[in-house]
Amino acid sequence: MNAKTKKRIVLKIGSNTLTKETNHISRGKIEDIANQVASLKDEYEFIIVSSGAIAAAKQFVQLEGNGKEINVKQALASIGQLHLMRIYQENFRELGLYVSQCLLSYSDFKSESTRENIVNTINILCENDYIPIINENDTVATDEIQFGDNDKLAAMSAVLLKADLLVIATNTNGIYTRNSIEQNQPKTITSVNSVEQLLNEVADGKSSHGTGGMLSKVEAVKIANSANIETWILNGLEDDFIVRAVNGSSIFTKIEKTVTY
Ligand SMILES: Nc1ncnc2c1ncn2[C@@H]1O[C@H](COP(=O)(O)OP(=O)(O)O)[C@@H](O)[C@H]1O
Ligand SMILES: N[C@@H](CCC(=O)OP(=O)(O)O)C(=O)O
Repeated sequence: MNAKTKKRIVLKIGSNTLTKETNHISRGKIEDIANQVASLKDEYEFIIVSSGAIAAAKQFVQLEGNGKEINVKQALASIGQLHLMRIYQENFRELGLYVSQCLLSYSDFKSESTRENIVNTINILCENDYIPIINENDTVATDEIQFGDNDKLAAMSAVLLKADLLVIATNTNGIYTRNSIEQNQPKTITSVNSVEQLLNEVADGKSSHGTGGMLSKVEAVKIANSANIETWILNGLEDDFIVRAVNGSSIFTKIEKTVTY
């Protein structure tokens, strides 16, 4: 299958998935992602949107401040991004896969010329079998680290890059009904009638390293859905989470492109 007939997946991986809910980046999880990309690469083309820079830095340094101020987070992201990419590069290279880094800001999606540059660069990378790994350019960002997270960036990238599918890997088996969370017996919403229905199910919580919680994932769904892109929200903590979802052997939330707002 050549690049043009492959399905393009934008895969967003949250900090909790990458750390396996610990205080350090899990090499095992990145190895698991590499294995899956390798086994699916004949049919699917991957563009990864990876969080984890701040989490990666925290395992090496403690900067002054309580770690919550925006500038401290930006400095941590700057330190951690290198470590994160090194771990990706080492693990992917083992399987003959090559990665590249793209740091994007929300403002880059606004101007026609920067949009065009993003598309052209990433298409050339993909055509040459490089797997682009996108993260927000946290040094210049403010809103993202403070109020949102990479879910929206992944959705905007999926739209700009004309992806066939947006996959958001998090630490739950997709979106649970709010009722089931309250009763401590989480039940995944597998059949989605409308994006609005999902908004009503969002609970307050978010995980230890998480930034946006489920609300930002539903907002990402809205962006992808408005461009006719299907979204899957699934549990990245499980081994083989993409392969199992593709094979239909795991439970997750699928938002078909025909679902309306
Ligand atoms: N309806 C819901 N179903 C599942 N998780 C939910 C729901 N509402 C809120 N959450 C919270 O969203 C969290 C996932 O988002 P987040 O912490 O930002 O993770 P990530 O780092 O993967 O982006 C879950 O761990 C959970 O606490
Ligand atoms: N861009 C930053 C923060 C993004 C973030 O934490 O997002 P997420 O884990 O997806 O909720 C990083 O790489 O650490």
